[in-house]
Amino acid sequence: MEQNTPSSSAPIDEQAASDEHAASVDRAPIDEQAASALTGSGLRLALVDTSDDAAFTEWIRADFRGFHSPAPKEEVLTEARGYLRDRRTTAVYDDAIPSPTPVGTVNSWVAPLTVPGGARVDAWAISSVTVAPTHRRRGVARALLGSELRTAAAQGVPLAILTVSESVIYGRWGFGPATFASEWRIDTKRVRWAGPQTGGRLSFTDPESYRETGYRVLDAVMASRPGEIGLSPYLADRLIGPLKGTPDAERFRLVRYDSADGEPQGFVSYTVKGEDDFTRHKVEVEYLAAATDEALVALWRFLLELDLVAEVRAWTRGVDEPLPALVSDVRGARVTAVEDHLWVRILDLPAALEARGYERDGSLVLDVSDDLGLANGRYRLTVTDGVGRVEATEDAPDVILPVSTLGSVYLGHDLARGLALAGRITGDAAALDRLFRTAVPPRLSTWF
Ligand SMILES: CC(=O)SCCNC(=O)CCNC(=O)[C@H](O)C(C)(C)COP(=O)(O)OP(=O)(O)OC[C@H]1O[C@@H](n2cnc3c(N)ncnc32)[C@H](O)[C@@H]1OP(=O)(O)O
Repeated sequence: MEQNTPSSSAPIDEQAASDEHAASVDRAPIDEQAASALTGSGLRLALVDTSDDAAFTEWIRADFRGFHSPAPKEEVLTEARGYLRDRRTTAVYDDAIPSPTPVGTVNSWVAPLTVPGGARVDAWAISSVTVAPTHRRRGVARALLGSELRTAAAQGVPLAILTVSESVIYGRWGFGPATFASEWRIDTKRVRWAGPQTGGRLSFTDPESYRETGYRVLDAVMASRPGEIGLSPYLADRLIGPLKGTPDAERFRLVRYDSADGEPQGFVSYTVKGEDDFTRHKVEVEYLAAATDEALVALWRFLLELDLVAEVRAWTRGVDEPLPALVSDVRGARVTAVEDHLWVRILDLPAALEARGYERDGSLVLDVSDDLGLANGRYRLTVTDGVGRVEATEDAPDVILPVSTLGSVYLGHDLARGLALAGRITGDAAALDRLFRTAVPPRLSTWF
């Protein structure tokens, strides 16, 4: 469980990726291979100048439309332009149609991804992949994803990451599901608190006055667990309070937890929704941030003991969320779903494997295939005192696997056995598992 205390005073925009890679987001030119593939289909690939409000607004409209979201009002557009300006923003235009709205969108930025051992590795984060329903299944997404991955690799970023709308899309581009998220439904009329007492203070607050503190808490949370990413102000603010246009924004509540000596350690943002029966409200947890075990325990207890509430629902928790141990009746706190969450794509195999730590020593030859030709090859990984060294080799492979499978096991999840059963690892999968698996499973507790 998390034990990092948010003592750092760095503002959130400084705990971002390395300067070198962050600058590459602006510097990298358009990918010519994708541009010419789209030209062949009568379409135009372009980087969007996000300081051009009119062009950026059309891109945002396309993004909202692509996910079937309501058409954004002016205040939503203004807020989104402010938050998303720094991302590398790419559009596909069909100049033969009368509308100026792009028919394809994607954006990307370099985010620090926490890996086993605690290092934070630059990762090319990809979001807002949409193709207009009028232009689907003509290879637009294929061009956009190829463009993103080649650009990231050319800039020396070792990994690409994304969270997905549908789990069937991204395997073909070398991504594998690397973290899983649990969804919870707790019958609070049934369970009694069985966890420890905590000595700190809970209090209501509001997003404006808590924001800076919340950023520090979030940074401690994100640094403490493999699979979490450093959050931009946009991603952090969404967890602390509602953005413009969020349904039920007036229902948001924000409660902070500070240790007995006044150290901020966590918060929970949530909404309470009414039922016909006034004693049976439902709580939806927007985000529970706990930088310490003490905060985790205190905030769960707060939620589970709310009066006039019959049910608490929570999403994107880890697969090792300790709730069952904290309640009197295990069946009153149910996991209602476990889903793939963070998808990882290795771009630079030696850099990615040397960046993470290992819990056991050993040596393994991996033969990796990659349809995009970015990370394929045969490498020996040698781990000594938890530190990995990678070198190209012609030795016989211990395991043969596609790059998507390597992405799946990269953050330490115990997926190797199943992937071997499915034929996606050939050879000594148990040895791969021993070297890559971590005692604590990776987790990503938010969407991006
Ligand atoms: C990181 C993120 O942003 S996740 C969000 C993804 N976006 C969405 O879910 C929004 C709604 N959907 C869309 O906008 C589009 O359908 C997209 C972006 C998913 C796909 O765009 P398209 O341009 O139609 O995809 P494209 O024609 O390039 O297809 C490439 C391949 O992916 C497959 N594919 C594309 N979308 C899907 C899907 N939803 N389900 C299964 N397969 C799919 C295609 O069949 C094709 O397969 P092939 O390699 O075997 O030929």
